[in-house]
Amino acid sequence: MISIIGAGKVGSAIGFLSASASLDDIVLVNRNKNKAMGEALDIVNVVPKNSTISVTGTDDYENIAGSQVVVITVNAGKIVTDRSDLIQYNIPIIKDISKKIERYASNAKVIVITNPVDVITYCILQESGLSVKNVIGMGSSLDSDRFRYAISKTLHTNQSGIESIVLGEHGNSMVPIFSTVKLDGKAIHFDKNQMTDITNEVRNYWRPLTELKGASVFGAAKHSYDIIKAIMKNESLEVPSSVMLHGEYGISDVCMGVPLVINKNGASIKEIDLDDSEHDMLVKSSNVIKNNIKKI
Ligand SMILES: NC(=O)c1ccc[n+]([C@@H]2O[C@H](COP(=O)([O-])OP(=O)(O)OC[C@H]3O[C@@H](n4cnc5c(N)ncnc54)[C@H](O)[C@@H]3O)[C@@H](O)[C@H]2O)c1
Repeated sequence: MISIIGAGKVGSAIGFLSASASLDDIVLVNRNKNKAMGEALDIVNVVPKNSTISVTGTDDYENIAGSQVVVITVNAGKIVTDRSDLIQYNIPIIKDISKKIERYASNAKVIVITNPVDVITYCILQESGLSVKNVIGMGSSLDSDRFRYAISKTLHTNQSGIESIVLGEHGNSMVPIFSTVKLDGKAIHFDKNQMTDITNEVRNYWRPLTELKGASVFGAAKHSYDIIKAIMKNESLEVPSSVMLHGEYGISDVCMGVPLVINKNGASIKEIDLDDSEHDMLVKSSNVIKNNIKKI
């Protein structure tokens, strides 16, 4: 069973993708019960003909009992300057939901989408007492695809064949890792101006999205779905996502995006080689998140 807490734009899109792939029974939880029930009524029509899964909407957390995956997509407040604007609105909600997860679904894998995702992932771990490998914040994999798109435009090529990862905060201090970028398996050299321009574009991708659309929905939902599917189907998905660090990359006591392998047992961290300047930027990014964690 997959429970999605927050049946808003991203939560319902994740429900749509999961139901159309018949991943498992889906429970949508929203503080507004009618909204959850309405989304469920719509989503249930995409369930394939040979599938036995159910799709339900509720405001009652007892219904998440027995979930293999709990997805957090609740939100209150608006991003004005950066994602950390949401701390004051989302932390009280998240503290409450963490207790409910601890009570009803303490063995679930928790996928966090709510922003600021690194801070929220840390908060859920603190408040719920869940195991570190079971709480994963989605953000860096979406940033990595934004990086891929920006590289494709710079190189005047399509996105296919480009390998690219972004690590660190899902926020303004994120670190595009240029040293590992490959096109068709071959390393690519970028000059300083290209790196500056691409980094700015990736870090600020949310701004035109906010102006033109409101926020990411499909990108966020697809990357979340990939993680849910890897857990439900026990695939070994290699993506960067936010987890608690205990000395990996020389960094501790913070959640941030690092390369992971994700399967039915949750997340395990993969350490990759970075050049010195990338490592310095990653440490700086971890300090930005740590300063925001102090606010919770
Ligand atoms: N990590 C990422 O890469 C990424 C990408 C896109 C969006 N996001 C974040 O995902 C979150 C959701 O975005 P959205 O566009 O779907 O927002 P939304 O406003 O459309 O949906 C949020 C839903 O949460 C519900 N809600 C609020 N408090 C609740 C509670 N206590 N219990 C149950 N439901 C509650 C609201 O009623 C609403 O339906 C935001 O924080 C957004 O910034 C993250």
